[in-house]
Amino acid sequence: METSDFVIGQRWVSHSDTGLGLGIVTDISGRRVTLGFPAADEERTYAIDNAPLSRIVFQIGEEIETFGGDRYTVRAVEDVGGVLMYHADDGENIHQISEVKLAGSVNFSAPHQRLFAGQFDRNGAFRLRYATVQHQDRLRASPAQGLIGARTQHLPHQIYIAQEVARRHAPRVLLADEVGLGKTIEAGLILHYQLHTGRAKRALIVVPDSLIHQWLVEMLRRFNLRFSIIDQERYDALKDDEDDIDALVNHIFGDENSENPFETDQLVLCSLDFLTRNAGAREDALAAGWDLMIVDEAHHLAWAPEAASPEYEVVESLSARTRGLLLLTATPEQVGIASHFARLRLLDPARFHDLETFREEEAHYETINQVVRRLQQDEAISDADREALRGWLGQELDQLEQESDTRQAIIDALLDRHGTGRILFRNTRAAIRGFPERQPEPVPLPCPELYDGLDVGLEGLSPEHGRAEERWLAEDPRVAWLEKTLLGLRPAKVVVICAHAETAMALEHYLQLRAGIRSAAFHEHLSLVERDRAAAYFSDSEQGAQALICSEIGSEGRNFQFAHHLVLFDLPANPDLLEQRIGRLDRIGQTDAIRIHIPYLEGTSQEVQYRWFHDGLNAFAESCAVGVAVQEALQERWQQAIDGDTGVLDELIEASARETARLKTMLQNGRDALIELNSCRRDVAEELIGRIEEEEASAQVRDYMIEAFDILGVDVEDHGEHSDVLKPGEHYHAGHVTDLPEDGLTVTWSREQALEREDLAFMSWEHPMVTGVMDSVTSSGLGKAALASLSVKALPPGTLLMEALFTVHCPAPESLQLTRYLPVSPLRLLVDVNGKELSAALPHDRLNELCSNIRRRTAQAIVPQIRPQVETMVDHAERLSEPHLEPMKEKALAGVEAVFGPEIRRLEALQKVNPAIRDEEIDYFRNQLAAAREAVSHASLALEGIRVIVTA
Ligand SMILES: Nc1ncnc2c1ncn2[C@@H]1O[C@H](COP(=O)(O)OP(=O)(O)OP(=O)(O)O)[C@@H](O)[C@H]1O
Repeated sequence: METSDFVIGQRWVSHSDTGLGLGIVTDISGRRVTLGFPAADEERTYAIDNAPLSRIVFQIGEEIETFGGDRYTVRAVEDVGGVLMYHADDGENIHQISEVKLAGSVNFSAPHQRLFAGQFDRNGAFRLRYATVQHQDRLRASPAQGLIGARTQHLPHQIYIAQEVARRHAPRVLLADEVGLGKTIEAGLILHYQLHTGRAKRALIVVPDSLIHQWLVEMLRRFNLRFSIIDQERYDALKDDEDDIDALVNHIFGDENSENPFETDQLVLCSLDFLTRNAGAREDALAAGWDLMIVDEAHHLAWAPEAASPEYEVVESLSARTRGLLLLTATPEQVGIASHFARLRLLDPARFHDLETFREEEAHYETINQVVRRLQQDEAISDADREALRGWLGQELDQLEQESDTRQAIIDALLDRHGTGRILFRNTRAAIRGFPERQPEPVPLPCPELYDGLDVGLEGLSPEHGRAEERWLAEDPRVAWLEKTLLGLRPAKVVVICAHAETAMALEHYLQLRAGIRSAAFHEHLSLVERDRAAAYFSDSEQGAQALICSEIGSEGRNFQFAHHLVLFDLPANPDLLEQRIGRLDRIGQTDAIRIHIPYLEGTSQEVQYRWFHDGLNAFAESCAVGVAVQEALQERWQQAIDGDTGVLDELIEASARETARLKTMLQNGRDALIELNSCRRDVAEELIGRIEEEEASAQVRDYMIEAFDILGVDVEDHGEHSDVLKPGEHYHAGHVTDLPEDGLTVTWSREQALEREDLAFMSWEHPMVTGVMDSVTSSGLGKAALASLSVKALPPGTLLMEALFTVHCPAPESLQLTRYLPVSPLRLLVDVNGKELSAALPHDRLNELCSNIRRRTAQAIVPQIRPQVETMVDHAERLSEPHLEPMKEKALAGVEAVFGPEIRRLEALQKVNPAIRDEEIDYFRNQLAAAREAVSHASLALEGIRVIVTA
């Protein structure tokens, strides 16, 4: 190195100690040079002849940072008396920045710059970088993307809904599967997909109080999504915190509106009740802004043309400001068709503006459905049918008739284009099959004197309500029967449900204290923590409670499928509430027949209700979706019977049975059948499940992570089949591997095992630790530059080769998230100093086998000597890469067109016949396509990594 190389003010790095950062020449005297290293607050003096220093020159297009923290992009470099002046741009203007002003810490982005600055890694880090880019590219293009990471069984009806809805821009749908078929899981899959692919960032889940914890746990254990609960206490605490410090800061900086507890996290869970009661919280939730909102048990959102409920109004205001909306309810018509319509109106106010029109449309589906059925069953299509089809499909019919599977093509088109199919999904037990039997066991009991005069009407359904506790506990025969039954069933777990919290509390006290039966109460007067404690106590298989005594509201939506006995201590008036009750046990995961014990008091409205449910609706043994409609149709007679006019009972039951059968057939033929067909297209679901399983079956994720752990200092201990224990090792890089507890983490790589063993973390390509490692490898400098040695007879010692990895860079606003549509495989080149391209002769994997590491000290000595050759090879690689750009751009463009083109055409065609398609949805895709085309036209190849190979 020449003395003249050094000038005061120049920036150099020490490649023997890269941790010092970017040094600045402060003194040159005799044969010695002194540098200050501001980042390390050190000064060092070197002999000029053998100083381990490399001159740092930022290249055009690279980012520089000043010691004030400002960032610029280099546009030109000028040498002013040996000190560099960067002409750099801050996005608006060009500034002149002397290298003297550069920050003391430095992270070079160009791989060769890193190499020259001594910021190079071992061979394995380059391998990891290469593998990361390739996996990311493959995964982005995979149809399984976004659906791999959930700890769930692959159930076709859920996977179908997830892929159908999740890919939409700002999905707005009603998930209305029957009770216990997994709507929470469907919503979770959609949310996970949207977050994973960057379609959504902020999500709000609104649920009844009693389900807060269950949602929190389900989102975390099944999807690794960590939600923050905002309840009154936390809300007040966050507001209080803000009052002290932030308010002052906000005041000083004039930001009066930033004290919003809903903005403290991206994923927030809160209760509908809390938002309804607290106007301030509601305002804050509204102001915070969300990409996706999920509302569970949406049947609580009652609405009538003359007045909406406060709950409805809360969700309405939030939904108007939130792009995506998922409403969940198993019983969409629980409070009548008007509320059902109103929920659809929340999803799409433009489309569902008039209740009467909606009623008429509903009637029209039956005709469509009959034609669909005939098409499905390969029956002959009459001229009238053809006429009808032409009416619905117009000229497209001719086109569809050219398809190889004409009937299916017509069915698909009809399903797509008509009715609520696109925004309403409903799967039924009948369609899914495989659910265990429900066995009703009625227990008639004599009505005690105590209830004289209270035994009819709605009051008669729960006559104990409001009576002196001591008395009814002693005299109501249901109590003694319950005690005896629980003792007889011991140790089997039993869920007991009654209408009122007070009844539940009294029963629980009685059973616990007087009968010595381990039990817990579960109702709306308990705090959330108490409720969760009760549920946990009940679910504990060894030490837990035998009986859980629940009130109606308390138990809604809860998972108790590990129990096989249900006691209906009383019966609800509404058939949907009965279905909700049975649904606590009749859920996915229930393994045995469910025994439904129904004690009722003879000669009271309880008996009427029992007989009506059992003989009129058959609602105990089978899920009855039409119960509410039957009740509405026969309201008067039902009320008469409940009020004690037993003369009408037989007639009511007969009429109810007839009406149930009629409505079931109508639904079968009409709207529901269409919705059902649209809610799960098995072939599509099964193909996708096949792809997901293929992705999972390959051992690639484990191989990849084991290599990553090796480089990132995580120790891996074998823990039996499919399972390992991960622990921070000696050289643990906490920055790259997040969330690894100090005492380790036991993981499984198998979905089956993950489903059985909830204590193991399920590692998939979409586990946050895996995505975190991949993101951190690509966004950091790890493996960008590496040095390796190679020993092959064919090449003389001292020969240099360079393996270069290029990726396509598209300058596009982050918000467009274009990378997910631009899966372009990275380009690999292998060059020698003469510019010969050898990648075919020595593929990456082969090179990995042949290469070995060079000791760091030796490498540091070699780098300055080979710098000119490396620069030449970088030039060669860049020149050789140029011809690849156009074909890569074409491929990217084809990829983008393949994603958006058909989607836009499909939506455009659909919109002509189905007003459920919003303009905004199509515009979103059109804008994405235009932006993607624009971005691709400016795409360039960027050197992502180099491995310099020295033959030995
Ligand atoms: N794919 C799946 N893999 C594993 N477990 C599942 C799956 N789908 C659902 N479950 C389990 O089945 C039960 C019912 O699911 P979930 O709570 O999502 O149903 P739901 O339709 O929301 O019920 P409800 O109508 O009562 O609100 C839960 O315990 C859930 O964890």
